[in-house]
Amino acid sequence: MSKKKKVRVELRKNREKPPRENDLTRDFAEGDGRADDAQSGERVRAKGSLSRYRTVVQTEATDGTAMPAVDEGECVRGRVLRVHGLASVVETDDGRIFRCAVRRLLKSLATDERSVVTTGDVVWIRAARGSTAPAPEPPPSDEPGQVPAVEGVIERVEPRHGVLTRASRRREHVLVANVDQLVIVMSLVEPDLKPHLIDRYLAVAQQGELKPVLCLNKADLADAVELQPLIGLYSQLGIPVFLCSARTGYGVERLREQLRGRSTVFSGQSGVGKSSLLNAIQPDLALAVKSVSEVNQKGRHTTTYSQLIKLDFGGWVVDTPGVRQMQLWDARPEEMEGYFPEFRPFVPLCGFPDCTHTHETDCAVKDAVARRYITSRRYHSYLGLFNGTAEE
Ligand SMILES: Nc1nc2c(ncn2[C@@H]2O[C@H](COP(=O)(O)OP(=O)(O)OP(=O)(O)O)[C@@H](O)[C@H]2O)c(=O)[nH]1
Ligand SMILES: [Zn+2]
Repeated sequence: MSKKKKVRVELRKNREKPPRENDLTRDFAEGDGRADDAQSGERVRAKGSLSRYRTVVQTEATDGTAMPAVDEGECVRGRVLRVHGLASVVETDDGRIFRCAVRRLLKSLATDERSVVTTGDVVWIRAARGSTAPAPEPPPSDEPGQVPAVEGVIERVEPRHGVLTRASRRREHVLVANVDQLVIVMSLVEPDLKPHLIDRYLAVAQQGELKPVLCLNKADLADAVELQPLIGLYSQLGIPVFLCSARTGYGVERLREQLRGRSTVFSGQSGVGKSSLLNAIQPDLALAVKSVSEVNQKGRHTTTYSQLIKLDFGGWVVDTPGVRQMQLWDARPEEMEGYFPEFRPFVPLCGFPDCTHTHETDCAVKDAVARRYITSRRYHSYLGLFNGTAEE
């Protein structure tokens, strides 16, 4: 028989953060479909023909540590649809659904076990003995407790890009990986709009290299006229703003177009209507939605886990549980001014080159706030992030 030759293929390492540009519009520019590249494996550069050779893939872990090589002959590639405790539900490229444990070695390599594998990860799995050639499974149930019976082991996690990460109990929690854009969902009322939370999300999006999109839901319940300055502000910053009502369908078509062909994560407080919007966008999703009486019971979340969903019209979306707070992970105070692009023209004019724009007297940023070139609300969001205090 023909001798099988081993070919090493290199996966591109974790992307370096690009230098910040001077123009916010460019900062928040269109996604470039990187998630699709990762999924189709275009990042793999191989010497020789992959079809003829057995391939050993070696790369780095999501946090830069060395990752074990996997034998492609024995492993299949897939994407994590959701994680339930120790089990991850993975859809392989050929459409099979596996319930997977994580290889112990991966856990020991990771800096935080909570984020070893997360929703949206591209992984290589090995089918457990006795389930090497399972028949295609029906789509997984939406019930959190129900996971497919076909077993596998996650052998490797590909480097991530486009992540939604937050700090949770002083540890990094990667909520979702490999998405292009973040839809920040806010409701005009019930619960009330929280502009400071929007600013926090915008910082999180830039940190995770996600294109931010702002969706203001429940437009049927409130008059949006007073919101025009806020909508104008974010539009000027280059962020697409959608005024929507999941109930009446207002604005839903535009939002659907924004999702088409992209990988998107929806995030926002509990009860703002994330699942309702997704149901309006694609009715057969039938995601669980809180009843009105439950909405008033604080602390109850209808969506309890993040799940990756394929959209009929092209693209992927992740519905996530509501968050109460969005604390940035691993961000130094001096980084924060970079998340406020409207500060940029003024920063070089500050009296001290290392001005923090907080207590300094000769500060052009504070001056610009006084002259209303920068809104005081955005400036207060900056102070909240700089001081590491929770959003109001
Ligand atoms: N009037 C009105 N109610 C809405 C709208 N969108 C959602 N709701 C209601 O708001 C409540 C919460 O909606 P969900 O879709 O469960 O909110 P969620 O953001 O997914 O909540 P979690 O899963 O807990 O994070 C439900 O009672 C919905 O019927 C809307 O556009 N208008
Ligand atoms: Zn300053």
